[in-house]
Amino acid sequence: MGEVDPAFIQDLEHRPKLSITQAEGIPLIDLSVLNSPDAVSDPSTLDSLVSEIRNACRDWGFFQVINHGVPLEQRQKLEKAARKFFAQPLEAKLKVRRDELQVSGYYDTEHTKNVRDWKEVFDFSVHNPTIVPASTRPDDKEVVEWHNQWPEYPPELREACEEYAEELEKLSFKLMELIALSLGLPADSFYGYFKEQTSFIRLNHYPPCPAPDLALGVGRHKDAGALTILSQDDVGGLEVKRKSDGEWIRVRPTPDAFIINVGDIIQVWSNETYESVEHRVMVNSERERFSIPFFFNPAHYTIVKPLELLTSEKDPPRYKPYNWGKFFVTRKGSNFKKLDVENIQIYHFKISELADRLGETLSVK
Ligand SMILES: O=C(O)CCC(=O)C(=O)O
Ligand SMILES: [Fe+2]
Repeated sequence: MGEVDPAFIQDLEHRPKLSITQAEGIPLIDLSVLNSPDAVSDPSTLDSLVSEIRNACRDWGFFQVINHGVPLEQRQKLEKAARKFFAQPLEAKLKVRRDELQVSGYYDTEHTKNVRDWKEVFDFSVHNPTIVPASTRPDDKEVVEWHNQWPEYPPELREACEEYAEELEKLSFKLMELIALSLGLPADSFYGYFKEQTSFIRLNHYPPCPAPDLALGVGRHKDAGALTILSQDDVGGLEVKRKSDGEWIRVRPTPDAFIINVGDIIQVWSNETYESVEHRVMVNSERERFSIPFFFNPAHYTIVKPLELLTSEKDPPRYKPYNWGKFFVTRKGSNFKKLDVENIQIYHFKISELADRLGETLSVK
């Protein structure tokens, strides 16, 4: 990436502080009880785990998990393959380039809030093919299939990705069960939404940056899906906006842990009992960094709205229903369009605050 192009430069107010607030950090939750036979025969052993999840989702929107059941070898295999892929010359990576029609593959010009991110990525869908709406037009019912594309090198990348996806999908369902229980719902409440999921995985590579005080690896944003499960290496750089005071807090890398965050969809489903929290990634001038987020997303036809069991006359729905597939393809497409338009966001569907904004055109009447 070389010299710092002005496209990467953050506005003053969004530039990172190079001194780090690590504080006591986000909660660390041990999931080992899920793998013990007692948890099945005696659900009360789950109770304290469920309340840890509830507190973490409510107070932070972020937590780390250990003893999660995903084999370390699987993760290391993928990390190694990802390093080999990104170490290739740009021409080789561009052979599996992403574009408006082919959304899986390599990409190095992602923008967050219209500022370019200091990173390169490789995306693939968890279910191949993935079915999505053919267009962003609300009245168009046509669907298309997204197919993954795989590079020739390294040859083991495809298998590593597919095996990892399978493991992470299992973990996502377990976490959604815990989140359902933490909201007072039956454990399997969310299962139905994810049968034909639109989940995808991103391999992120953040090269060293000569101006870590001006640019960001990923600018401040919230994740649009239901849940994100992130694997980060030992370099560090992820920062979370602390709900209590709006301070940016660095998430300390913990060996073999995953970082979990509540996405916008859980915010809507839970009618804001849990909130999707803003985060960003700092880069540094010495060490490259790798991370792998798994974005757990429902089927394209899912109409996202506050769950009836979590709303009442006293606490009425705070969002209008919206179609996830249309939202998702609008987001995916926006990276290839004009840079001065605002991305679609859930607040466009917020009741009483939305009026005639962009969301109005996509909401389900
Ligand atoms: O690399 C990271 O630590 C986080 C990346 C992220 O937030 C994202 O890709 O949505
Ligand atoms: Fe994110």
